Amino acid sequence: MLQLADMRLWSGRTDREDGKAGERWHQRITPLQLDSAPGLAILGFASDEGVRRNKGRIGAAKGPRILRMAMANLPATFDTPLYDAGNVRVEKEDLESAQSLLGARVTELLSDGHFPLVLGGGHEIAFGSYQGVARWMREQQREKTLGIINFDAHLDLRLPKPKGSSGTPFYQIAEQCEINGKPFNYLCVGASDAANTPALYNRADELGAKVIRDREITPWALEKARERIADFIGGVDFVYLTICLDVLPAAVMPAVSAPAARGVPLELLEPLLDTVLQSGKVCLADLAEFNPYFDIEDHGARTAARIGFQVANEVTGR
Ligand SMILES: N=CN[C@@H](CCC(=O)O)C(=O)O
Ligand SMILES: [Mn+2]
Ligand SMILES: [Mn+2]
Repeated sequence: MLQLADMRLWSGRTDREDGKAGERWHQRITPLQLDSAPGLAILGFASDEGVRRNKGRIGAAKGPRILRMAMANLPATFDTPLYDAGNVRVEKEDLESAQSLLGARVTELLSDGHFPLVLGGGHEIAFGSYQGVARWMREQQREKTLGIINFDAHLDLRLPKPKGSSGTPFYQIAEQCEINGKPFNYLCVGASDAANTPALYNRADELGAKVIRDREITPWALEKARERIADFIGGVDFVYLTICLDVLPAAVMPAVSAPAARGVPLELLEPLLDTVLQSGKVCLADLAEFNPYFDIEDHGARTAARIGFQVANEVTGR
């Protein structure tokens, strides 16, 4: 179901003595209206169902709420309008209907000229986000190609048997691409050999997915990784950026179902995200798997908010 924006979440520190330059997101954000001018639209996907089906640690349904609270105090560094577009919430165990509804909302936002920043929820968010961007492209960008860049310790290419979950979204997307005669352009950045079985790597090969492993992302190989990402982006017209927060080391991102022992450190993740965001091709971004139950003194929430801040600044061309 759809939930209206709860603007009470957007509260925080106010520094009136500093005027406009001292404002924060909670002072700028407004509820999205039908006639709102194009802007950055935050949409939540409150879902535990994908992680539950994937035998993980549930709690991500509270992610959109806690992430908004963590983002409320971010400095308002851009003039682009900032909106809260409310939530899509999974009811009972009907994940498929919620993913379809998320897709419909994403298509509407893109068609109205907004940049959707979608906050999960488990990584089953990706199959909803994708449905939205794919429909928008069918309707308005017919000849254009889409690339999916997933920053993730996991390939998320599990078979949806018996049903889709947080571990299956990119396999489900590959199936949709096949049905619609579209190429499956998928790059996973940060995959861990300790967290993906050979079966999953074999599936990635079969599907023509590109993978940059966590161990390939070091200070001395950063430029190489940036080049590989730039090459991938060079081959597509639009990018759907999805960030599974468990790509970060467990010490900075404990607030996920499956924390990463090694992960991609934040100081290396940020320049890689810049490579993607500064391409100018990103039309949609989401943050997946944030689970506040496992956070430690808001460390994970603050890190996720910082990544949201980076995305917002780059896509608004600050
Ligand atoms: N979306 C993440 N999925 C991981 C979870 C791994 C785990 O729970 O250990 C996966 O399916 O591989
Ligand atoms: Mn993951
Ligand atoms: Mn994932």
